[in-house]
Amino acid sequence: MMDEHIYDGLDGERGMTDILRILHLKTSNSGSSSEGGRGPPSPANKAVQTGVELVNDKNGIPRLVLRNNGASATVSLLGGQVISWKTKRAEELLFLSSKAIFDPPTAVRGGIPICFPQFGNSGTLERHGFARNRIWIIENNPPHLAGDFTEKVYVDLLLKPYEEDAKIWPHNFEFRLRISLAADGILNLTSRIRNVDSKNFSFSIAYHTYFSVSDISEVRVEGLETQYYLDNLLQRQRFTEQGGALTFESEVDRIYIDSNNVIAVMDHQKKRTFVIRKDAGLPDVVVWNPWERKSKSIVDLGDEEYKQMLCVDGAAVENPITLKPGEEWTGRLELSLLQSS
Ligand SMILES: O=P(O)(O)OC[C@H]1O[C@@H](O)[C@H](O)[C@@H](O)[C@@H]1O
Repeated sequence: MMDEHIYDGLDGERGMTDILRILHLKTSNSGSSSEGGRGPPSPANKAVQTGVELVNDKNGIPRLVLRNNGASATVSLLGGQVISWKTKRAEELLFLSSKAIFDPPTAVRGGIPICFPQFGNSGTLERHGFARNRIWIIENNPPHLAGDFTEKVYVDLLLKPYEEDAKIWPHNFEFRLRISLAADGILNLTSRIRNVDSKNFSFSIAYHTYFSVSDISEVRVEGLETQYYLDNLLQRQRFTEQGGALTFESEVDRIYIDSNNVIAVMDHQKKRTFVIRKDAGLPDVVVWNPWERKSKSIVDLGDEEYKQMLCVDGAAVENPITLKPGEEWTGRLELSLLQSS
């Protein structure tokens, strides 16, 4: 069960300052520090439901650690963001910048930030929208979600608009995110976005997944051959991908439109392949690597770290999703790993 002691009162209607103040107040009343950081003392680790443990980061922001059969995933309530995913062999599969900042409203560089309700700079909001730098809450009893979760460890998160969001994006929504980890280590993210407003709204969304790779020069992406893409580096001009796998030797920033639903990221040096499966709710794929020059301008990314990361996002960005009052959209992403010996 969720920890009522820590989460009662976090109803998603408050401003960020209020929520952080409550979190800090409650966590500092709850026990002694376990990480010794500059934030308030962390409570002793707590089991919140089967296979899920609640811990605090050094700034007092709660994290959930999911464990299943030797695999694990860590989710920060800052951004509702998966920041670690490991297989039974305890290898880290997601890139997290050594300079990542866990201090809202900065978004965390790495893991799987959720870009919502805007992708990139294509609207009036800050880049990639506000969901990635808000504190989400744990939801105890979400509306029923179809699918087989009996063998899985999972957690349900919820984001509702903060007061300040309503000023810049005046639409009332409920964003539910289920993160599940199967016994074979497969990680699943299912988003449900509901219009609880009295008028239509439209949004874009991306699971901005930073894969950890040995060396970007050794990586190939398969599944995008012959697909259309918009090149963000060339004023979003439209191109067609050539026949071979996508490889990397300079900055890449593309949106593949209506792409295949199965994409493979092959890392020859590590002898492993990430398999990305997305459903019809996520028609597009974004591929991004900042390469050397841009990396140097990104304060929360090490100068050389572009070599160890590749973003491949399941997304719905080219044609925004429009919801009428009462309607709900669903988008599911599944990540798995194939390892050769
Ligand atoms: O630095 P941010 O806001 O996390 O964005 C990183 C990148 O995210 C990518 O998805 C975009 O296509 C890029 O244009 C952008 O630079």
